[in-house]
Amino acid sequence: MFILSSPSGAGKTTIARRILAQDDEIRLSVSYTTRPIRLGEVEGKDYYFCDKAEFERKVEAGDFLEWAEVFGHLYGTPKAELKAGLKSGHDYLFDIDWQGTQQLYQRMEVDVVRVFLLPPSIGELQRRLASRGTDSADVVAARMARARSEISHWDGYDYVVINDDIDACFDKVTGILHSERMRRARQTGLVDFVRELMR
Ligand SMILES: Nc1nc2c(ncn2[C@@H]2O[C@H](COP(=O)(O)OP(=O)(O)O)[C@@H](O)[C@H]2O)c(=O)[nH]1
Ligand SMILES: Nc1ncnc2c1ncn2[C@@H]1O[C@H](COP(=O)(O)OP(=O)(O)O)[C@@H](O)[C@H]1O
Repeated sequence: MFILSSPSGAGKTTIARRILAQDDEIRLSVSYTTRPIRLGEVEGKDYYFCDKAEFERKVEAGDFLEWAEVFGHLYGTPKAELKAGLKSGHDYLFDIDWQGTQQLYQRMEVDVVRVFLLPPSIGELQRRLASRGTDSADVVAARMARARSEISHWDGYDYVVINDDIDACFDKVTGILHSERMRRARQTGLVDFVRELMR
């Protein structure tokens, strides 16, 4: 479970999309959200968009592994597909906030890798949010107002990467992913392989 978090606009969706396009072994954990769909987003690919009543029914039914309120909207990680996918050996990429990260870490510590992206400066963060062109001026202002409190959670992560140059950031994040896959405990079948070598 490879978690990417950042203050809004620092670039986690951009990095996540690149990883998913280039790495066949990792899938996106597609969240449910009550936030309105943005131009360019695809239902079922970026998010499952639903209303508050449906989201609350899912909470009641225990369908989420974790959920949280962010910017006045509800976001949650659905359980069913994820559990089956993890069991069959797939890696999952999570674009979730610090609240969700804490919940997943508390439940599944050894299977979780936490990466936090930072913008090179507050000015650049503002430029990126405005240039993305998906949010109104009010929404951009609200996201900027939350940026400092989101950044304050940087120390709850295993890795911190500054997203200045996008290619350099992508290389660093994929380097983390590849290294974490090589951890002895994560290499399934290694014990039998080594046993065979030593026979
Ligand atoms: N806890 C939690 N946070 C989520 C989930 N899905 C998305 N988020 C976070 O909600 C925040 C807002 O996401 P979004 O509206 O897509 O805007 P973004 O900040 O521009 O990516 C981001 O910090 C996401 O990482 C989820 O399932 N659970
Ligand atoms: N390293 C970078 N340099 C310049 N622009 C970037 C960089 N990374 C992301 N962006 C741009 O900044 C905006 C916000 O990025 P996005 O991935 O949507 O952020 P987040 O998912 O963290 O809210 C997008 O328009 C994206 O193209």
